[in-house]
Amino acid sequence: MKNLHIIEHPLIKSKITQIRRKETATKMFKELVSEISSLMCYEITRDLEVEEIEIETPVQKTIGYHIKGDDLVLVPILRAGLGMIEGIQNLIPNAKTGHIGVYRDHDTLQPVEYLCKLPLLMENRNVIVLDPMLATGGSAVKAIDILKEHNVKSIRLACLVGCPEGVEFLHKHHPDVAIYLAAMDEKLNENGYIVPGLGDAGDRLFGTQ
Ligand SMILES: O=P(O)(O)OC[C@H]1O[C@H](OP(=O)(O)OP(=O)(O)O)[C@H](O)[C@@H]1O
Ligand SMILES: O=c1cc[nH]c(=O)[nH]1
Ligand SMILES: [Mg+2]
Repeated sequence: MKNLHIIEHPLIKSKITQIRRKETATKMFKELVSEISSLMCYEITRDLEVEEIEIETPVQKTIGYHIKGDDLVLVPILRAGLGMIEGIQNLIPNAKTGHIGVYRDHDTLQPVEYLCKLPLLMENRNVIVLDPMLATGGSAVKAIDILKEHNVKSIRLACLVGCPEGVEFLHKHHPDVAIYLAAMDEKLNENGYIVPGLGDAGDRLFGTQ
Protein backbone atom coordinates (compact mmCIF):
# COMPACT_ATOMS: atom_id res chain seq x y z
CA MET A 1 0.00 0.00 0.00
CA LYS A 2 1.30 3.42 -0.96
CA ASN A 3 2.59 5.55 1.89
CA LEU A 4 2.57 2.64 4.37
CA HIS A 5 5.89 1.38 5.70
CA ILE A 6 5.90 -1.64 7.96
CA ILE A 7 9.38 -1.78 9.38
CA GLU A 8 10.55 -5.39 9.37
CA HIS A 9 13.55 -6.17 11.57
CA PRO A 10 14.31 -9.02 13.98
CA LEU A 11 15.12 -6.60 16.83
CA ILE A 12 11.82 -4.76 16.35
CA LYS A 13 9.86 -8.00 16.08
CA SER A 14 11.27 -9.40 19.32
CA LYS A 15 10.85 -6.15 21.27
CA ILE A 16 7.26 -5.74 20.04
CA THR A 17 6.61 -9.29 21.27
CA GLN A 18 7.90 -8.31 24.71
CA ILE A 19 5.65 -5.24 24.99
CA ARG A 20 2.64 -7.32 23.94
CA ARG A 21 3.12 -9.69 26.89
CA LYS A 22 0.65 -8.83 29.64
CA GLU A 23 3.27 -9.56 32.33
CA THR A 24 5.65 -6.83 31.01
CA ALA A 25 5.53 -4.18 33.73
CA THR A 26 5.81 -0.38 33.45
CA LYS A 27 9.61 0.03 33.71
CA MET A 28 10.37 -2.57 31.06
CA PHE A 29 7.44 -1.43 28.89
CA LYS A 30 8.75 2.14 28.88
CA GLU A 31 12.31 1.07 28.02
CA LEU A 32 11.13 -1.14 25.19
CA VAL A 33 8.88 1.56 23.69
CA SER A 34 11.87 3.89 23.70
CA GLU A 35 14.18 1.29 22.12
CA ILE A 36 11.66 0.39 19.39
CA SER A 37 11.22 4.10 18.61
CA SER A 38 14.99 4.48 18.17
CA LEU A 39 15.12 1.52 15.83
CA MET A 40 12.19 2.86 13.81
CA CYS A 41 13.84 6.27 13.59
CA TYR A 42 16.49 4.82 11.26
CA GLU A 43 13.81 4.06 8.66
CA ILE A 44 11.55 7.06 9.31
CA THR A 45 14.40 9.50 8.68
CA ARG A 46 15.89 7.69 5.69
CA ASP A 47 15.03 10.51 3.26
CA LEU A 48 15.82 13.38 5.61
CA GLU A 49 17.76 16.21 3.98
CA VAL A 50 21.44 16.61 4.82
CA GLU A 51 23.76 19.54 4.16
CA GLU A 52 27.35 19.17 3.08
CA ILE A 53 29.83 20.74 5.48
CA GLU A 54 33.58 21.00 5.33
CA ILE A 55 35.36 19.37 8.27
CA GLU A 56 38.92 18.50 9.17
CA THR A 57 39.97 15.03 10.23
CA PRO A 58 43.36 14.60 11.96
CA VAL A 59 44.67 13.82 8.46
CA GLN A 60 43.09 16.36 6.07
CA LYS A 61 40.05 18.43 5.15
CA THR A 62 37.03 16.57 3.80
CA ILE A 63 33.32 16.96 3.15
CA GLY A 64 30.93 15.69 5.82
CA TYR A 65 27.16 15.79 6.30
CA HIS A 66 24.93 17.53 8.77
CA ILE A 67 21.26 16.71 9.38
CA LYS A 68 19.10 19.80 9.24
CA GLY A 69 17.52 18.56 12.48
CA ASP A 70 16.27 21.97 13.56
CA ASP A 71 13.80 21.82 10.64
CA LEU A 72 12.30 18.79 12.32
CA VAL A 73 9.50 18.87 14.89
CA LEU A 74 8.52 15.78 16.87
CA VAL A 75 4.88 15.84 17.95
CA PRO A 76 3.85 13.18 20.45
CA ILE A 77 0.11 12.70 20.91
CA LEU A 78 -0.41 12.78 24.68
CA ARG A 79 -0.23 10.77 26.70
CA ALA A 80 1.13 7.62 25.15
CA GLY A 81 3.14 9.35 22.40
CA LEU A 82 5.42 10.77 25.11
CA GLY A 83 6.93 7.30 25.49
CA MET A 84 8.36 7.52 21.96
CA ILE A 85 10.12 10.89 22.35
CA GLU A 86 13.31 9.92 24.18
CA GLY A 87 14.36 7.19 21.76
CA ILE A 88 14.10 9.54 18.79
CA GLN A 89 15.51 12.61 20.50
CA ASN A 90 18.61 10.65 21.52
CA LEU A 91 19.35 10.28 17.81
CA ILE A 92 18.26 13.76 16.63
CA PRO A 93 18.99 16.03 19.61
CA ASN A 94 18.32 19.29 17.78
CA ALA A 95 14.77 18.33 16.73
CA LYS A 96 12.13 20.49 18.40
CA THR A 97 9.13 19.05 20.23
CA GLY A 98 5.48 20.13 20.12
CA HIS A 99 2.70 18.51 22.13
CA ILE A 100 -0.85 17.66 21.11
CA GLY A 101 -3.18 16.22 23.75
CA VAL A 102 -5.98 14.04 22.40
CA TYR A 103 -7.84 11.31 24.25
CA ARG A 104 -10.33 8.88 22.84
CA ASP A 105 -13.75 9.05 24.45
CA HIS A 106 -14.40 5.64 26.00
CA ASP A 107 -17.99 5.37 24.79
CA THR A 108 -17.99 7.06 21.38
CA LEU A 109 -14.31 6.34 20.49
CA GLN A 110 -14.22 9.91 19.15
CA PRO A 111 -11.01 11.93 19.69
CA VAL A 112 -11.19 14.85 22.14
CA GLU A 113 -8.51 17.55 21.91
CA TYR A 114 -7.36 19.04 25.24
CA LEU A 115 -3.93 20.56 24.56
CA CYS A 116 -1.92 22.02 21.72
CA LYS A 117 1.49 23.52 22.41
CA LEU A 118 3.65 23.77 19.33
CA PRO A 119 6.91 25.61 18.60
CA LEU A 120 6.29 29.22 17.58
CA LEU A 121 7.26 28.70 13.95
CA MET A 122 5.64 25.66 12.37
CA GLU A 123 5.48 26.84 8.78
CA ASN A 124 7.74 24.76 6.50
CA ARG A 125 8.74 22.33 9.25
CA ASN A 126 8.98 18.60 8.71
CA VAL A 127 6.90 16.92 11.39
CA ILE A 128 6.95 13.40 12.81
CA VAL A 129 3.78 12.60 14.77
CA LEU A 130 4.31 9.95 17.44
CA ASP A 131 1.71 7.66 18.99
CA PRO A 132 2.20 3.97 19.88
CA MET A 133 -1.30 2.97 18.72
CA LEU A 134 -3.18 3.54 15.46
CA ALA A 135 -6.60 2.05 16.23
CA THR A 136 -9.63 3.73 14.61
CA GLY A 137 -7.21 6.43 13.42
CA GLY A 138 -9.40 9.17 14.90
CA SER A 139 -6.73 10.58 17.24
CA ALA A 140 -4.03 10.68 14.55
CA VAL A 141 -6.36 12.30 12.00
CA LYS A 142 -7.32 14.95 14.57
CA ALA A 143 -3.68 15.71 15.41
CA ILE A 144 -2.77 15.95 11.72
CA ASP A 145 -5.77 18.23 11.05
CA ILE A 146 -4.37 20.59 13.69
CA LEU A 147 -0.85 20.47 12.23
CA LYS A 148 -2.06 21.19 8.71
CA GLU A 149 -3.68 24.40 9.96
CA HIS A 150 -0.10 25.53 10.68
CA ASN A 151 1.07 25.02 7.06
CA VAL A 152 3.82 22.57 7.91
CA LYS A 153 5.96 21.25 5.04
CA SER A 154 5.57 17.50 5.55
CA ILE A 155 4.05 15.09 8.06
CA ARG A 156 5.00 11.50 8.86
CA LEU A 157 3.13 9.37 11.38
CA ALA A 158 5.05 6.81 13.45
CA CYS A 159 3.12 4.23 15.47
CA LEU A 160 4.25 1.00 17.05
CA VAL A 161 1.10 -1.03 16.40
CA GLY A 162 -1.56 -0.35 13.77
CA CYS A 163 -4.46 -2.17 12.16
CA PRO A 164 -6.12 -2.05 8.71
CA GLU A 165 -9.06 0.07 9.94
CA GLY A 166 -6.76 2.83 11.26
CA VAL A 167 -4.49 2.81 8.21
CA GLU A 168 -7.48 3.07 5.89
CA PHE A 169 -9.05 5.93 7.88
CA LEU A 170 -5.75 7.83 7.93
CA HIS A 171 -5.15 7.33 4.20
CA LYS A 172 -8.70 8.48 3.44
CA HIS A 173 -8.31 11.76 5.36
CA HIS A 174 -4.59 12.42 4.80
CA PRO A 175 -3.33 10.47 1.78
CA ASP A 176 -0.15 12.58 1.71
CA VAL A 177 0.97 11.42 5.17
CA ALA A 178 3.39 8.48 5.24
CA ILE A 179 2.63 5.95 7.99
CA TYR A 180 5.42 3.97 9.67
CA LEU A 181 4.45 0.95 11.77
CA ALA A 182 6.48 -1.62 13.69
CA ALA A 183 3.58 -4.08 13.43
CA MET A 184 0.33 -4.32 11.50
CA ASP A 185 -2.20 -6.25 13.58
CA GLU A 186 -5.32 -8.10 12.55
CA LYS A 187 -8.27 -5.84 13.44
CA LEU A 188 -10.13 -3.80 16.04
CA ASN A 189 -12.36 -5.55 18.56
CA GLU A 190 -15.87 -4.38 19.55
CA ASN A 191 -14.36 -2.01 22.15
CA GLY A 192 -12.08 -0.36 19.64
CA TYR A 193 -8.93 -2.12 20.92
CA ILE A 194 -6.34 -3.47 18.51
CA VAL A 195 -6.26 -7.28 18.35
CA PRO A 196 -3.95 -8.85 19.42
CA GLY A 197 -2.45 -5.43 20.27
CA LEU A 198 -0.93 -4.66 23.63
CA GLY A 199 -3.82 -3.17 25.58
CA ASP A 200 -3.98 0.49 26.58
CA ALA A 201 -0.55 1.91 25.75
CA GLY A 202 -0.97 5.03 27.94
CA ASP A 203 -2.02 3.03 30.99
CA ARG A 204 0.83 0.58 30.53
CA LEU A 205 3.40 3.38 30.10
CA PHE A 206 2.27 5.41 33.08
CA GLY A 207 1.02 2.61 35.37
CA THR A 208 -2.47 4.11 35.58
CA GLN A 209 -4.45 0.90 35.43
O1 LIG B 1 -6.79 5.47 16.77
P1 LIG B 1 -7.69 5.79 17.93
O2 LIG B 1 -8.94 4.95 17.91
O3 LIG B 1 -7.97 7.23 18.07
O4 LIG B 1 -6.94 5.27 19.23
C1 LIG B 1 -5.61 5.50 19.45
C2 LIG B 1 -5.41 6.45 20.59
O5 LIG B 1 -5.82 5.83 21.82
C3 LIG B 1 -4.76 5.93 22.76
O6 LIG B 1 -4.83 7.09 23.50
P2 LIG B 1 -5.89 7.27 24.70
O7 LIG B 1 -7.15 7.83 24.20
O8 LIG B 1 -6.00 5.98 25.45
O9 LIG B 1 -5.20 8.37 25.57
P3 LIG B 1 -3.91 8.23 26.52
O10 LIG B 1 -2.72 8.18 25.61
O11 LIG B 1 -3.96 9.44 27.35
O12 LIG B 1 -4.05 6.95 27.31
C4 LIG B 1 -3.53 5.91 21.87
O13 LIG B 1 -2.37 6.36 22.50
C5 LIG B 1 -3.95 6.77 20.71
O14 LIG B 1 -3.76 8.15 20.91
O1 LIG C 1 -5.58 -1.08 21.41
C1 LIG C 1 -5.60 0.15 21.67
C2 LIG C 1 -6.47 1.06 21.03
C3 LIG C 1 -6.43 2.37 21.37
N1 LIG C 1 -5.58 2.78 22.31
C4 LIG C 1 -4.71 1.94 22.94
O2 LIG C 1 -3.94 2.35 23.79
N2 LIG C 1 -4.77 0.64 22.62
MG1 LIG D 1 -4.90 5.34 26.83
